[in-house]
Amino acid sequence: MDQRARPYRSVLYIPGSKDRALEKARGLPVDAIIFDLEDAVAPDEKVNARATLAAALEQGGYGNRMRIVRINGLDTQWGEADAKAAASMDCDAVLLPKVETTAQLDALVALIGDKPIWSMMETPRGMLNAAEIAAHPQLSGFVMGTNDLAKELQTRFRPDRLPMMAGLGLCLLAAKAEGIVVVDGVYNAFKDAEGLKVECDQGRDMGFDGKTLIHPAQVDVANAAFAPSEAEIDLAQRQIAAFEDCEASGQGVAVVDGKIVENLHVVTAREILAKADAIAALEG
Ligand SMILES: CC(C)(COP(=O)(O)OP(=O)(O)OC[C@H]1O[C@@H](n2cnc3c(N)ncnc32)[C@H](O)[C@@H]1OP(=O)(O)O)[C@@H](O)C(=O)NCCC(=O)NCCSC(=O)C[C@H](O)C(=O)O
Ligand SMILES: [Mg+2]
Repeated sequence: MDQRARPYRSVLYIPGSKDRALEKARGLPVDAIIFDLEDAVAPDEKVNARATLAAALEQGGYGNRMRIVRINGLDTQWGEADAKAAASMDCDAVLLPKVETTAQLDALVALIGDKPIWSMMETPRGMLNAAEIAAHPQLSGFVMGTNDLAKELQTRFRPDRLPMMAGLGLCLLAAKAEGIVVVDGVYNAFKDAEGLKVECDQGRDMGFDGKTLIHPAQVDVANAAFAPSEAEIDLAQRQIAAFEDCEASGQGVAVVDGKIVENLHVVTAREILAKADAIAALEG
């Protein structure tokens, strides 16, 4: 699949130590999986989790899903061995937690070679350096770590996420400027589908490509929220058709449903249709 068109509506964390969850994910309709060696794995299980995960990836069965391995930080006792192990795992990218500088990404590259890298954005310093981090030549995506961010900011969790908006916004700007993927943080209350939908809709409106998830029950909500709706697809088709008619008659502006449609709106309309096609291709 063309990496630029790949959907990232649902990005599920799976503890690398849990055989049952590693098996379950083979049948879940997620766009991407983060196989976790960091916070979802207890210290006593970290070394075994590396081998468990390598075996699960070697066995395969994850289909078209993007497979990302999150290692422990390189300043921890597990990080370097995780990175070396991940370099030879059958995965698509390696995700480094708590990235604050491009030097940390260079250190990862020195250990794993040319595999694509992703960056967890979850500290104030990381967010202040987001523009430089996003521009790293081997970086393909940002994952927001809103639990760590809340801890660092000493904020309370609020449904509107107001205390996080500056950090989320800086990372969105940096990711969009560099054309890399940017995926929103997790919603901890995994049995609260209504609250998850509100947060997914907010993330979608802000421009995130998708949401990180912690439980299979969250997948359908995220897939629906980050996919173009039937109404959006219908509007995009009508905007393109109306603009082409206008162009043919020598005019530069069309009107659809009482709103102007110019060249730039047609670009957005084509992106919506391309995303719908990419989702259909992934699901097919
Ligand atoms: C939260 C959980 C501990 C709940 O697990 P459990 O009690 O097993 O839930 P259920 O009994 O409801 O599970 C039903 C079935 O689904 C499987 N399952 C559960 N979770 C997952 C999963 N994440 N991926 C795949 N499959 C999963 C169970 O095995 C059951 O299967 P079956 O027996 O066949 O019915 C658990 O969901 C969990 O551990 N979730 C992941 C937590 C995690 O990854 N945390 C770290 C990431 S969050 C983070 O760190 C973000 C960032 O860094 C930040 O700072 O914000
Ligand atoms: Mg974190």
